[in-house]
Amino acid sequence: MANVILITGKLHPEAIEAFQKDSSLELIYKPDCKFDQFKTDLARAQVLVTRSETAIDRHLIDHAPELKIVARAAVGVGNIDLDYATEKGILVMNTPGKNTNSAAELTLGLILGMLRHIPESHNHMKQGGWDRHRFTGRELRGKKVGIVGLGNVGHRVAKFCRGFDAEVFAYDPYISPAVFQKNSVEQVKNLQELARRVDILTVHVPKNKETTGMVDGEVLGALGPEGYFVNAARGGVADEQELLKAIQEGVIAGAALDTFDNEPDPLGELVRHEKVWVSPHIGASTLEAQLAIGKTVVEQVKKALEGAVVDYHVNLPDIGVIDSPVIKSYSTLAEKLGSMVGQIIDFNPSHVRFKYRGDIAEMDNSLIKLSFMKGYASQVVDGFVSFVNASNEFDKLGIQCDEDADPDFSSYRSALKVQITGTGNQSLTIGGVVFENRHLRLTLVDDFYFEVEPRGHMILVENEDKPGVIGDIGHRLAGANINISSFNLARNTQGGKAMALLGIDSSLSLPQLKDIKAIKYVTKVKAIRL
Ligand SMILES: NC(=O)C1=CN([C@@H]2O[C@H](COP(=O)(O)OP(=O)(O)OC[C@H]3O[C@@H](n4cnc5c(N)ncnc54)[C@H](O)[C@@H]3O)[C@@H](O)[C@H]2O)C=CC1
Ligand SMILES: O=C(O)CCC(=O)C(=O)O
Repeated sequence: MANVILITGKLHPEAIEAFQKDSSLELIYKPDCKFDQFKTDLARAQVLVTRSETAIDRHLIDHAPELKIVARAAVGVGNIDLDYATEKGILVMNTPGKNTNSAAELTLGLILGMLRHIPESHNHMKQGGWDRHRFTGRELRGKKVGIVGLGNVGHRVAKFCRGFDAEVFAYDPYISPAVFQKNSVEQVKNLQELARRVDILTVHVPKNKETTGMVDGEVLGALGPEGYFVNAARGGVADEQELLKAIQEGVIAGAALDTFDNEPDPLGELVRHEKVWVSPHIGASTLEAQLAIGKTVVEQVKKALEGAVVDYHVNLPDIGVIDSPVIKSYSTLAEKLGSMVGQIIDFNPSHVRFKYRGDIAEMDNSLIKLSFMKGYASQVVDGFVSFVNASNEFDKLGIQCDEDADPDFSSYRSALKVQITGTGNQSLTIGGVVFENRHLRLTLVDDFYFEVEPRGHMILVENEDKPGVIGDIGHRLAGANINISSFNLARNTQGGKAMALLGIDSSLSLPQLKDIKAIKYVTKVKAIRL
């Protein structure tokens, strides 16, 4: 069945076309609609693509029972309830860097427009005027510009300002002094001090608990009556009431704003003030940025739907190497092993030990571990489990994990072994290897050795090692019209215990499973679907 993709923000036509062409998707395109206008579609959607118009809050998520992926066709994720999305296993991703230049150019546009009164002179002339003295402005050359947040956009604004021969200062407590040096920017240790030293203060930080209202009356006071404030990052980084007051009282000279606290219905008095220059959140609205964003969204959504780890995830746990084919193939194996454990285990695990051997022992194994957790939790937890919430679900099950690495292992280039233990002396060990990064093999269940491809419908049978058991299994499956595709047998000691792993072409019903369990000497039967 096709996945439903609901798009509630305006996307570049190439992206829409790419989604339309994909027969595995049912596209619903409702740009700039209000919640009630897409609520019914949302109930069916597996994927939601948004821009700034849609707040992904608890209310929206509760109306989206099928939702697996949220793609934010932008950078800022402040309007997404990330904790709740994570709890629900919904993958959130964004498109960092794709609109950086556009946002930085708009910032310069706002600064120049404000310093040279370009919007007013434009309007004046459109109304038939020709007053060449009314619009005398200020140069950017020689001014001191203070950047708050020297990230993607901040960097670029710094570069452009230097191109105008302005002096550039920045405050960003999260980056190293080397970054300031590399960008020829003087580092200032706090915001108040930055505001005091510069003529133009421009913010380029995300909106979060720490940055909300960080530009307050005191900071604006430090900027002073000749100073200008610019915000093309997020409304609310500056306290808008205090900003309005500072402008009305001449505490600062003016402000240029692309982003507002209450979009699309910003504070009217602020917008209308003659010392405030505004644009309706158009920092990313260029053909170039939207094309780059559109392409990224299409690639990332497809990757996510294939179950791969996307490049710009926002709420996945820390995952190291994801481009290594070895790690990817062992992660696929680990997910299958986890799923198998979830289907065959007879006790509640309290502890899982991951043993990485050979080459993978020296690599970042975080994705392998997470994949096992996802495979296991998907079998035992009610509700959707993804890479996003697998680790949380494992925690909720009260399972402790540890890892050990044996790089000197030499039987295979790499191998994965997972030991699961319960509170008593119950335990289950499972292991596998991958050949040529493609061929997955299950090699170990407890002390039984195999070389089995873990896929499709399988049956695990454990029995006493006595003659006739295999024949009986084959006979009963034939009676149920179930075709056997592979049969792998292992035993620990002669006359001891034996285990068979059968590949079958269709699923086994409960009565058919019971029928095999009833075979003499059979001690355990499990149906597995991988
Ligand atoms: N107007 C528009 O249409 C657009 C707005 N944006 C917004 O611009 C802002 C910056 O975007 P990017 O540069 O891409 O993000 P980024 O993540 O690359 O950079 C943000 C920087 O802010 C710094 N930072 C975080 N907290 C800070 C604090 N308390 N004090 C000082 N610095 C702090 C970080 O260390 C980082 O260097 C975001 O809010 C983004 O949503 C981005 C693109 C378009
Ligand atoms: O254009 C948009 O939808 C929002 C752009 C933006 O503010 C961002 O990328 O953070």
